[in-house]
Amino acid sequence: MSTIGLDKTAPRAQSPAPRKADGLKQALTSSWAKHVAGPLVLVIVGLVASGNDYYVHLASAGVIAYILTAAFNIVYGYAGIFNLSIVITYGVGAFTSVYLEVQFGIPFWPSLVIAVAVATVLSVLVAVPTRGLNELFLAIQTLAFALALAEIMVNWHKFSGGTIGVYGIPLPTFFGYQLTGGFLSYYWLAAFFAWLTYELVLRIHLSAMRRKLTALREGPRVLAAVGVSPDSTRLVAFALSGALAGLAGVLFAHFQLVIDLDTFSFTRLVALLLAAILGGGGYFLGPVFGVIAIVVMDELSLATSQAQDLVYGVGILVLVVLTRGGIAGGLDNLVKWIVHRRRPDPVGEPEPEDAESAADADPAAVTEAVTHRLADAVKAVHRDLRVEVREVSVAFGGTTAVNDVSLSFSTGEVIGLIGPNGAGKTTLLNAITGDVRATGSVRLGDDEILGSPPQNLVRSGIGRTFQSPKVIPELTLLENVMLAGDGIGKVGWFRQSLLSPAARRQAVAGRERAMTLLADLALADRAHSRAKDQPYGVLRLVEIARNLMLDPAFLLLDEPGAGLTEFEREEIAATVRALGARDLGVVLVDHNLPLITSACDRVYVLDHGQVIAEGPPAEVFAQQEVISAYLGVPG
Ligand SMILES: Nc1ncnc2c1ncn2[C@@H]1O[C@H](COP(=O)(O)OP(=O)(O)OP(=O)(O)O)[C@@H](O)[C@H]1O
Repeated sequence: MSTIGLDKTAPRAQSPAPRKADGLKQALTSSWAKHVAGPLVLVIVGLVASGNDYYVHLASAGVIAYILTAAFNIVYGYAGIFNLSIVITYGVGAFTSVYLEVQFGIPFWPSLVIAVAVATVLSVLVAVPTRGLNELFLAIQTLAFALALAEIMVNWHKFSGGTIGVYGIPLPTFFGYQLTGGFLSYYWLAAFFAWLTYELVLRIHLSAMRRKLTALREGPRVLAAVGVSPDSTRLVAFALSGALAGLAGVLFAHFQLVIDLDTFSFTRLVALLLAAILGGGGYFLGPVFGVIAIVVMDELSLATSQAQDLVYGVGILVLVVLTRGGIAGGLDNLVKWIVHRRRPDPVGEPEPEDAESAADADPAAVTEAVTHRLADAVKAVHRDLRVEVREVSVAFGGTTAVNDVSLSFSTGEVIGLIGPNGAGKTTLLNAITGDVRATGSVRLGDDEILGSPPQNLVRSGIGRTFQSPKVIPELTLLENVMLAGDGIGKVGWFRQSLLSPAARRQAVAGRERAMTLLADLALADRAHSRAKDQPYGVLRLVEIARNLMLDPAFLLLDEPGAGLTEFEREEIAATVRALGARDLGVVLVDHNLPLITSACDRVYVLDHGQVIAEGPPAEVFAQQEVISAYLGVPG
């Protein structure tokens, strides 16, 4: 953990002097370069393929496969939802557009729009009943859904042509010009949509949506803790991927000109999974690499006497063994390894002299320094609010974890909640924050809040941390803190996905504030390190910084001192005192009595789910009943 008490001026992020190689790297990795790279590659592929029918065919099939793989990458790679029904969403897109054209004479372009809308709605409908399922059950349920829908479609002859399929699909036209599947003109049509898809995925990747989808994958509770509904985010992931899968289906139908249900079967699903996983789930270039890998393996298998299975098998084995996270993940690791070798990571465990000075640090100096810094970080809101907990009970089966508890706390006050293991402290916090079902009443000011979902409580001004820090391991510390700004910001998911000017402004403001908060908690030098590489003490401060982004009136801290060194605990105590001094209401759950004594104005003692004592720490700790509860002996 960084030693935040060692000097009074917060170490702000230091930018090393730029070097020539860094300039080149920055140019190549800038978002401008990324916006240009996609269309450039599509144009080059079109130009290289032109004049050779086979290559044109291959290129068109490749870009359509890219759109489908990108669709799966959003729902699975980014959001971590193993939605196997995507292959039937793809099929529904294809059949709907063809049905509208053949049966009703609706032209290609409006059919395309309607088919994409139908696929989007269908995808959202799949999402609703699969809520709350774990990965395996979700895969089974979505697959069952796909099989059921395929069965309906095969029996709906007019729609799908039954087992024979649909022939004579009309050619799409563009200002009267016919675009025939397999010809260069059709490649440009498919490439145009592939570019739109690439641009959408890139914008998602560069925007708050990536942080939200990653949080949905790695820690949905964190999403709720920053005021975002995990359920809505999940629906958005399904909707976005459903729309793209439907689009790929429409393009595929008009490319093939003949479709049947076998086209959207298990073989297609396996190819899609291979492309998505080999390319690298959750990387925005993953689908590009995945499709290229599949095309190359197909070509190689043709060249090697049709030994397709062997080539596939060996190729997959090599890729999976060598590159966890697929090709994109492998390349990412390679780049990091090269950069790391060139320049040692400035972020790591404390330097020896830091550790030494940490041990010598004077607790009073730590407190003063932390208070000084947090004066900037925490807005003094001077809200005069009170939380009244009345007769709250929580039962798990036969165990009553919290039994008729009544207590209250106000802004500007730091209260401790202590008690032996299993006393019900965490469960009481969970009841207040809507994480468990409880009976009784919790009022915030005049409003009853018991039973409100956690994300609503956050928006009402009650933030919390968790017993084991909940952060998103794959995001950097800065992104973890920014997530809170994304959550409570006014810009909705649609504009965030498109990275609209308002979304950009919100992200810039969020980044600035998050960086200031990290600097004020002396974490600026670690801002760009991934959370998974950071020690506990740092993650606890990141949770606090994330909450401060929300400008809460109350902060409920669940064992912030657990697993920390004495020095780190002193930092936490100073932080908590500083928060109280800035008019926040803090509830501090901890076993560490010195920490409680130094930070709290009042304490409540819980034992067997009931409040057994309340008052200033020194008085309460002297009571025989409290001593007995802690020592486990009768008073
Ligand atoms: N999800 C759950 N399902 C069943 N029982 C639970 C659940 N959560 C907590 N309990 C039980 O409720 C009681 C109170 O647990 P809780 O975690 O709230 O205590 P605590 O005071 O926070 O303990 P500790 O200090 O060890 O964290 C315990 O008996 C625990 O086993």
